[in-house]
Amino acid sequence: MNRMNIEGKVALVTGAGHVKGIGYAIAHELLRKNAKCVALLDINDLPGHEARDELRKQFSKAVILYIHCDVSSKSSLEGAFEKVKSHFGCIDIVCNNAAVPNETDWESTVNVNLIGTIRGTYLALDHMGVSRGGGGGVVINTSSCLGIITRPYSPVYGATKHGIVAFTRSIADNNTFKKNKVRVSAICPAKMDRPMRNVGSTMIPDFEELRKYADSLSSTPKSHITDTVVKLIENTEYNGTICVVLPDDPMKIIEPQTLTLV
Ligand SMILES: NC(=O)C1=CN([C@@H]2O[C@H](COP(=O)(O)OP(=O)(O)OC[C@H]3O[C@@H](n4cnc5c(N)ncnc54)[C@H](O)[C@@H]3O)[C@@H](O)[C@H]2O)C=CC1
Ligand SMILES: CCCCCC(=O)/C=C/C=C\C/C=C\C/C=C\CCCC(=O)O
Repeated sequence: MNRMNIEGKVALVTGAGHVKGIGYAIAHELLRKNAKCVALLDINDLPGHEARDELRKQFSKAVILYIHCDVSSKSSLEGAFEKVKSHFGCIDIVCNNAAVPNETDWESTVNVNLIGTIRGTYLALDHMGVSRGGGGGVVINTSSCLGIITRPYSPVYGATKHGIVAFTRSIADNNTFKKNKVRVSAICPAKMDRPMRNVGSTMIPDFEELRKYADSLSSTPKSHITDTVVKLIENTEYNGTICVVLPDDPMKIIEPQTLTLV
């Protein structure tokens, strides 16, 4: 197996501004594997600064930045990538992880989850692609098990997560690696031990039904997610790989649907 070493690498993680979140857990794991520089991007600055300070305490040799960034804003995301590049000199790993579960203001859910992930992936190609002067790298997009199956309670959230899976597969299949030496894969976590921020009845009209459904499920430990992210980064055979992360199976690879068109 060819390996990419995380040691000495520069990473950017969106939606990483809360110590209890998945983005933070990914950033923490990359630092544990001796990443040299990690940028945490988020819109919530107070917990974002706390997250940065906590990581600085634990990883004193690494350079850790918090950057205020709204992934749904083109200029904000472009500015954050520029800042990371100018500060660290390059970018090697991009994790597009920010998302909201808002079915009421559903346009914001499309803008943050799907458009933010697509733009984050294209910016990663701009900054890391060898055809554009970069050194290659890896993009990991955070989808969800609701990007593979459907449930009636959160149709727009589910649509954005299905969109992330489809986009990730297609872009990886589109000679992206041959042209740019950038691999793109996605993780699809099942229910986590901690719900997303602000998930509740103001965002999800059918929240009580969703809660009942959630209560019937086991929780997935965050360590499953971070282990899978590390494998997708380190093993260079993974590209366009879609992994569901389940409580009893941390890396269930989902093959694409087959349909012969005539
Ligand atoms: N918690 C769960 O049960 C599951 C979560 N996921 C996915 O995992 C990812 C992380 O979720 P969690 O850590 O659980 O939730 P979270 O709500 O703690 O994390 C999302 C982060 O994104 C940030 N964010 C929201 N809008 C943003 C914007 N416009 N620009 C930049 N940052 C923004 C939030 O401030 C927050 O820190 C999300 O993509 C979510 O859809 C997937 C499956 C299960
Ligand atoms: C749409 C809401 C967030 C979905 C998170 C996700 O991507 C996948 C979750 C999979 C199954 C569980 C479904 C929803 C869990 C959401 C909220 C539960 C809140 C109940 C609670 O724990 O208090």
